[in-house]
Amino acid sequence: MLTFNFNVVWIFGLPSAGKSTLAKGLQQRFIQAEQACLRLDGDELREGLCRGLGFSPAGREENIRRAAEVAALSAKSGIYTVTALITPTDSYRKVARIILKDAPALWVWAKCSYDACQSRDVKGLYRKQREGHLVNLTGADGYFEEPSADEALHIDTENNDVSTSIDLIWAQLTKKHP
Ligand SMILES: Nc1ncnc2c1ncn2[C@@H]1O[C@H](COP(=O)(O)OS(=O)(=O)O)[C@@H](OP(=O)(O)O)[C@H]1O
Ligand SMILES: Nc1ncnc2c1ncn2[C@@H]1O[C@H](COP(=O)(O)OP(=O)(O)O)[C@@H](O)[C@H]1O
Repeated sequence: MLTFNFNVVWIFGLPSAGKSTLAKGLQQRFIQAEQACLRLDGDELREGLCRGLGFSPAGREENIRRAAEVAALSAKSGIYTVTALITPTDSYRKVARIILKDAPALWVWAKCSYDACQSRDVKGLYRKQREGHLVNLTGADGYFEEPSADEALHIDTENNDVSTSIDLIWAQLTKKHP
């Protein structure tokens, strides 16, 4: 039987970097391993639990705080959690880390350049920002602070395909320690 080194996988990165794709793929892996897995996606949280919070610093912090609190409760119940939230700066990541102090978390940066994210533009947000219909878009006119290799596993979603990226994360999750 597989054993897991972490209760929470916190995937963060720019819009269109691949967070949701990786989170869905990892959730499938957990299901295949007969483990329940909660997936918390910023887009979905913002339709319900985090509705109306917006993208100001206070709005983002509260959004991330709520997601971390849910992940911590989930871990307490023995359920794995995979998140997909931009979590743009170290200070927001610190908020989540403090809340998750009793829930071992694997921090994963979906690493994709601004140019590649902009050309993917899965939801058309970069185009909207360029046309002046959206402000404070992370990666464009909103700040993203890149994590060091000590802070997070760097998964290059620009140069790897989806299944390779998921394999790399899964390998960290299930790696056996001597
Ligand atoms: N201004 C601005 N900046 C960033 N993102 C924006 C913005 N406006 C809307 N969206 C949409 O919201 C999704 C990101 O929400 P998150 O909850 O992950 O953001 S955060 O962690 O609170 O910063 C994000 O989803 P992803 O593209 O999947 O990252 C967008 O669809
Ligand atoms: N290695 C990869 N990991 C994740 N997504 C990738 C990768 N390579 C290409 N993609 C594509 O990039 C897009 C990322 O979209 P999405 O997962 O919605 O991003 P985000 O949630 O970060 O906004 C998808 O169309 C996905 O198929």
